[in-house]
Amino acid sequence: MAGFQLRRSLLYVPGNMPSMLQNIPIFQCDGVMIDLEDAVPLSEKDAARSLVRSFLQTYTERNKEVLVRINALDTKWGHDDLKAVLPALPDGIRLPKADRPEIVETLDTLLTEFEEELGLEIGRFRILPSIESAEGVINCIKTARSTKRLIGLAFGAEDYTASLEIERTKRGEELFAARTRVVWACKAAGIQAIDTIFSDAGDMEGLRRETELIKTLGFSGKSLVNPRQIEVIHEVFAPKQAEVDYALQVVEAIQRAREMGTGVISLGGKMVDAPVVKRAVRVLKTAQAHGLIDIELNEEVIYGQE
Ligand SMILES: CC(C)(COP(=O)(O)OP(=O)(O)OC[C@H]1O[C@@H](n2cnc3c(N)ncnc32)[C@H](O)[C@@H]1OP(=O)(O)O)[C@@H](O)C(=O)NCCC(=O)NCCSC(=O)C[C@@](O)(CC(=O)O)C(=O)O
Ligand SMILES: [Mg+2]
Repeated sequence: MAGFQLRRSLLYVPGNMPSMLQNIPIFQCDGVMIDLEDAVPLSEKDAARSLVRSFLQTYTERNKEVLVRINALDTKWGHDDLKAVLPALPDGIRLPKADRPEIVETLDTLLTEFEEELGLEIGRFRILPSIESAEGVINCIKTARSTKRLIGLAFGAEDYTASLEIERTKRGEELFAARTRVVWACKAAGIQAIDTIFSDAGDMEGLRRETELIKTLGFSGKSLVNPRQIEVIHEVFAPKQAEVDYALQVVEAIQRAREMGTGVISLGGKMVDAPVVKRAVRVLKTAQAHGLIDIELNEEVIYGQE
């Protein structure tokens, strides 16, 4: 968890829309995913690829993480997408339809070849695979361990519900099992879990409810379709002052407990022990990443390993 990167908000920007691309530097999201896949009509695939390459070449003062969503590698566009955009140095590739770990491994090999050709450090380009089918969900535990390049796994509910031949609802009961499995896969592999888009860009309350839910499940952030969604996501993911205050009290209490020669202590009647401390440290690190506090967190002391 040390030095973890915030990925609360990853905004899709259609790769065929110059007016949208040009605003990327001013968006306040943690990252963008410039899309060459489903947002781009078939007739514009070639033009979009060139446009994205030119945009990346001019966007030299990068102020957020930049991924490009390529077309799947088994389509006629996927390889050309890589060839066009990698020399313009995105941070990584969002890989759609990662149904099996072998699909990610193939991309891993291709990225290594490009890095060698471009004289770049091996591993420079990261991968964020999309888990967006029944097969993808079944295999995601292995996919999460398929290469060291992984930022995390991203869930894609639109394609997932299509693959299940069901409708997507705003309540999301139909997504619960898949979301949970994606989070397990990511946590076990030590990578981030990124939730799917909320497609109704006009429903901020619905977006807030869904974001609260997926935060509770363990996701680190969401894919977004509209810049207006960024603020709500950041509000939900920001630790609340009461959580930060309680976390500080927990850390203080456990240190008092250790001085007393015990690993467990009562704080306002509630038990504080090792897992409670772990969660408190996570809250404090998140608060630090949000710039809400500035304290020195000596984990060896907190965990009693000095
Ligand atoms: C949703 C909507 C149509 C709403 O239109 P609206 O007209 O109501 O938008 P407005 O709010 O009125 O726009 C106000 C101003 O913001 C500008 N603006 C809007 N959106 C912007 C943006 N994204 N980037 C930069 N600029 C933007 C706009 O140009 C305007 O600028 P200006 O004219 O200057 O004022 C629009 O946002 C949009 O097209 N979004 C991108 C859709 C997209 O990329 N889909 C593919 C990725 S999902 C997928 O594939 C499924 C998945 O794979 C996903 C998974 O992985 O989870 C799965 O399977 O689940
Ligand atoms: Mg999709």
